[in-house]
Amino acid sequence: MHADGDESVDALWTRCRATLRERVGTGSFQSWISPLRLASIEGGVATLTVPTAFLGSYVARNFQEAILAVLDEAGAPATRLIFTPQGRAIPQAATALAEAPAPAAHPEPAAAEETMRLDPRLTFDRFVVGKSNELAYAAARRIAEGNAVGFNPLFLHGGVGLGKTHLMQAIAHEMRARNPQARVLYLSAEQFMIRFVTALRDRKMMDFKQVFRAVDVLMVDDIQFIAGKDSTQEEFFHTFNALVDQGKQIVLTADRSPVEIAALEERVTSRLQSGLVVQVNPADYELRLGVLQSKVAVARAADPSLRIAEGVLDFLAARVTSNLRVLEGALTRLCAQASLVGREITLDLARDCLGDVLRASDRKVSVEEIQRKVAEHYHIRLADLIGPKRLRSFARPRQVAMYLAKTMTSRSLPDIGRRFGGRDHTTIIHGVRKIEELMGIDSQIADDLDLLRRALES
Ligand SMILES: Nc1ncnc2c1ncn2[C@@H]1O[C@H](COP(=O)(O)OP(=O)(O)OP(=O)(O)O)[C@@H](O)[C@H]1O
Repeated sequence: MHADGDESVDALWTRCRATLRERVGTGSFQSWISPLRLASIEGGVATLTVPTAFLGSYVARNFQEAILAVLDEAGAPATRLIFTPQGRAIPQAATALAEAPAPAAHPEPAAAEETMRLDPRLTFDRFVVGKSNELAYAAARRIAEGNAVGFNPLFLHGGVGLGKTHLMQAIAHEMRARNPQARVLYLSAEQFMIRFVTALRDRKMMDFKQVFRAVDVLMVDDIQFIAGKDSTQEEFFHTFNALVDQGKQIVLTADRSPVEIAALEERVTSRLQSGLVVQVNPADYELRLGVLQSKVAVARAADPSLRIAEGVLDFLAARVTSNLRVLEGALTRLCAQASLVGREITLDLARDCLGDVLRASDRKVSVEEIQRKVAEHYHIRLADLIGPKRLRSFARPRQVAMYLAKTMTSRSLPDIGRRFGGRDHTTIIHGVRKIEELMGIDSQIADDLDLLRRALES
């Protein structure tokens, strides 16, 4: 039974598809089964064409049994499925680009350059390694060295100002230095969306696909931005699959792990998780001090008259703990002030000049404090907020408290779960997502959150 010129295979597959849709559900069907086409069924082997090898391997892992059962019921039993990639969405264009010998002969490098705008300071040389970022650093280094790394994508996640962008840009610098011909495309998820929307508007989707599918390394910063943006997510998913199928490396960053990003389609989440997921943790004292020393060395190279009294860097490293961007900003401010007045940077000058930063850093919110404030705000007992009762009047405040704990502290999900009566981390994720969802549609919740946040920060 062959597809070419044989209507019966198509008819058979149409029947099977209808049953499969019922069995696997519409969402999974649309994502995974709908792109398949039955090419032939012979000698107990059913051959299905798939748009990408990834899709084939995912279907083989997750839906093989269901497909074999449905074929059997439809009167065409098979014992084995074979998936053959049908070719990519734009195989000709992508291949031509990838093989073009002279970069100037096609439009891709210019477009990539335009998006790159790398910060020359964000190199590996200037990245200080500590316990909290050593795994992320090692993975980034491996990719930058250009050897096969065995994980794709590299997904870096962590709070703000912890060095994720720095590492990504360092990969780009290093790869360009090692191989100026390498097509390394670095952009934020927002830029990805803007370029996608512009291409749609200007009917230049082929150009868009050519640019993105011809790169050697694609790096997208703050990928959580595409959550809830359906068409952008869809396009990103296809770009991702096409690149992985070609063996091209992808590096992504986000402010949280793939499973914690709400409003991402399940197939996208599973794709993001399929490589190496590394958390970049808040910097400890030693790393903070190391970063300060490295920044001072750079500042001294530019201004040899810079003088810093003993103890100032230790003081800053101990007191400014929120993130490395704030720490770096504090040092820059201090250096600017000292150079203006032509003075040495002393502890007194640091205290005077950085009063606001120091006060903000002193203010650390604990999960327990959040729970107390939330219970107070909703007039319920702390025991009910934390306890097992599922009444709406307890459950909603509990979710609000979970959300605040996740967004206002650096505690991990399992840790927060433990502090909420030993709940599992998935319950915390559910609570956080629920509040994120409600925030946009329920002004009362939005007001409550605003009020609580202010109270906790004051
Ligand atoms: N380990 C490090 N060594 C030296 N500088 C660092 C390190 N980590 C962060 N920095 C500096 O801190 C600043 C903030 O880092 P970066 O922008 O990479 O953070 P991020 O994790 O991408 O944050 P966001 O999610 O807000 O974009 C940068 O100036 C960066 O150079």
